[in-house]
Amino acid sequence: MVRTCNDFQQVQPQFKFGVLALQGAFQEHIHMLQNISQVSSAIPIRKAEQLETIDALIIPGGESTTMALIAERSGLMEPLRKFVRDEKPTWGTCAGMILLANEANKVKKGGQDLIGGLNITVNRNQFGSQIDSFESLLHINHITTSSDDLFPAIFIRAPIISSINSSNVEVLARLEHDIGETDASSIVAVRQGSLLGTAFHPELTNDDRIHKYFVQLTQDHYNTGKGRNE
Ligand SMILES: NC(=O)CC[C@H](N)C(=O)O
Repeated sequence: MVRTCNDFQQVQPQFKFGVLALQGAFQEHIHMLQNISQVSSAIPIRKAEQLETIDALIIPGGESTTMALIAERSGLMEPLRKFVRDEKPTWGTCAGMILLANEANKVKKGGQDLIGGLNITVNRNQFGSQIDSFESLLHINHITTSSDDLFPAIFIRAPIISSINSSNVEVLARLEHDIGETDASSIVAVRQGSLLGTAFHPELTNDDRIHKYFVQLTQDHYNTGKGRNE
């Protein structure tokens, strides 16, 4: 039988998403994902075996030191590193982005366990205690198209990306204004292949454009022939 374009549109793949649910703002991500059409399921991830059942993962905001500690104790740290090494789409928001970074500054004494994968250096708690949290409108590559549809980014004890350490890392967003001592144009969102990092919390807004972008990245990733969970 000859298949038409329409036939192919009808067999859109459905993807299984996981959100690391050890600590932090995981439920909000799950809700947002559940409302996106290509997402067949969005489940909380607490055990290594569950990672084998999903196509893509979000590591939420929270406290990166606590999350790393619980991940280590639950035997999840190494499986998480493998998930990222296997190039499965992974998005870290805030603390999640810190965990996905290859290097982090201002870490607590004795260092901090990271999952790694994103070839960036992050500064934890960049904005200090004086500016604990704030909201800022951002231009985001591939997501916003004009000054009328900027993304409302919520920063909570957020990191920034202090350096990009590979030409494979694309800068998606920078601060538009100085915030305290932190200069405008500091990098706050990046992409490296199917890894995504945002210093802010899109799951705490009503704007699901970055979630949809991540779902699209996942779809593009598996459309290039990478094996997925049926
Ligand atoms: N909102 C957040 O995820 C805060 C991140 C936190 N300051 C950390 O270092 O892990």
